[in-house]
Amino acid sequence: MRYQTEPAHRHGQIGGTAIVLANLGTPDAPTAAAVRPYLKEFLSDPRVVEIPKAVWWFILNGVILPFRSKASAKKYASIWSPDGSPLLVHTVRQASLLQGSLGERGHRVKVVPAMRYGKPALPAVLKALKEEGFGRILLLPAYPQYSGTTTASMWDAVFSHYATVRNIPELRFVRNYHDDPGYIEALRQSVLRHWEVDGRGEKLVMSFHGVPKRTLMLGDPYHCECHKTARLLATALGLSDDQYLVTFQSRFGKAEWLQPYTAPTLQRLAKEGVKRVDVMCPGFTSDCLETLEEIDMEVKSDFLTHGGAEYRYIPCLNESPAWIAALAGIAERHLQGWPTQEAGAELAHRRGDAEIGAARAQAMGAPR
Ligand SMILES: C=CC1=C(C)c2cc3[nH]c(cc4nc(cc5[nH]c(cc1n2)c(C)c5CCC(=O)O)C(CCC(=O)O)=C4C)c(C)c3C=C
Ligand SMILES: [Fe+2]
Ligand SMILES: [Fe+2]
Repeated sequence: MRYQTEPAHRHGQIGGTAIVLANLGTPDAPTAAAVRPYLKEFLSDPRVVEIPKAVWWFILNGVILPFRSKASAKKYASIWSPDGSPLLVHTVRQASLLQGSLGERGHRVKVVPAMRYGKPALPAVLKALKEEGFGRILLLPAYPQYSGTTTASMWDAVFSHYATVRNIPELRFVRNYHDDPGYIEALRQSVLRHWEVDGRGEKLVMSFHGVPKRTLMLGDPYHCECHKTARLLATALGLSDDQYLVTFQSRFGKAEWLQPYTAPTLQRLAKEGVKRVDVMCPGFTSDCLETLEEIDMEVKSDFLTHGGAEYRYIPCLNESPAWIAALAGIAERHLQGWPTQEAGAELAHRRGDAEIGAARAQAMGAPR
């Protein structure tokens, strides 16, 4: 059948509102066997790798997967926590804290974590929400900066899931929040806390995940949004232009990516005599492989072996109260008009649905 079987219609229930806190995804285990299918799903996404399908199939299956699965698994093993992949652990906790914070603000919503690649898979999460009867869904990406490679890819997955559904819930999408005052304030507080505890470096390096430079030339706003986040944070911290740098990390493949690259920039700083740096990753809202291994291990050791003396990594926002409050503020803005708060409005909605349910039952010849 072209469309999935609809769950039994429940009279008198339109269902509530759910927020899907969606992140990139991560393997199930730090082993080559688990990393391989995750990388395959990730790197087969045409939003992520824009090379003609047939050509890419040979490169991916013949070269990348056999080698990278093993190499990446080793890296994952170095950051794996007792509870699992840090990215998943943080996203699960954030979802639960966000639901609590919205509850304190009077919103009756369910918040669930989901992943674009790996598990909990976005389509499975959307399907479960439908079975539980949720009639309104807000998609909240864990990415503050919009990029076709991440945000739009998540939307693709949502659209293609609902292309198989007859009765689609009401949907809303958060596009970005790179300049949200709550997000910038959470970042500011995390830097200030770090300076208070560990002292202050000569430079603050803000390292964002890179994307191919070509995507910028073709109209992806990601680069500008990263720079805007950095500028707003620097202003909030009172930093002058020579006190901070914006760099791009995690280059993948041979093509040019957004510059300047993080690792060579830190090597240069060390060679130029900068002794002490603070490094943060404002585009990642949860610590993960790219921050814990690449930034806090690899790039750190680069800086130190090139003459640097102190390299301090500032953790991601993770479960910081200011970040959870910011997320609640962002969600609240996008929930406007949905009856999450007023008991009366919710009841009216349900009453309306009960009437529809009764009429439908009658039309289908069922006893009322
Ligand atoms: C924060 C935004 C991200 C953008 C933009 C992004 C683009 C992008 N990534 C790759 C390739 C890889 N990324 C990998 C891991 C990874 N990437 C992000 C975020 C963004 N990626 C996160 C949060 C993570 C960590 C996941 C985790 O499990 O902790 C990986 C896998 C790891 C590895 O093998 O190195 C790849 C590959 C491309 C090609 C791309 C843009 C085109
Ligand atoms: Fe990535
Ligand atoms: Fe730009």
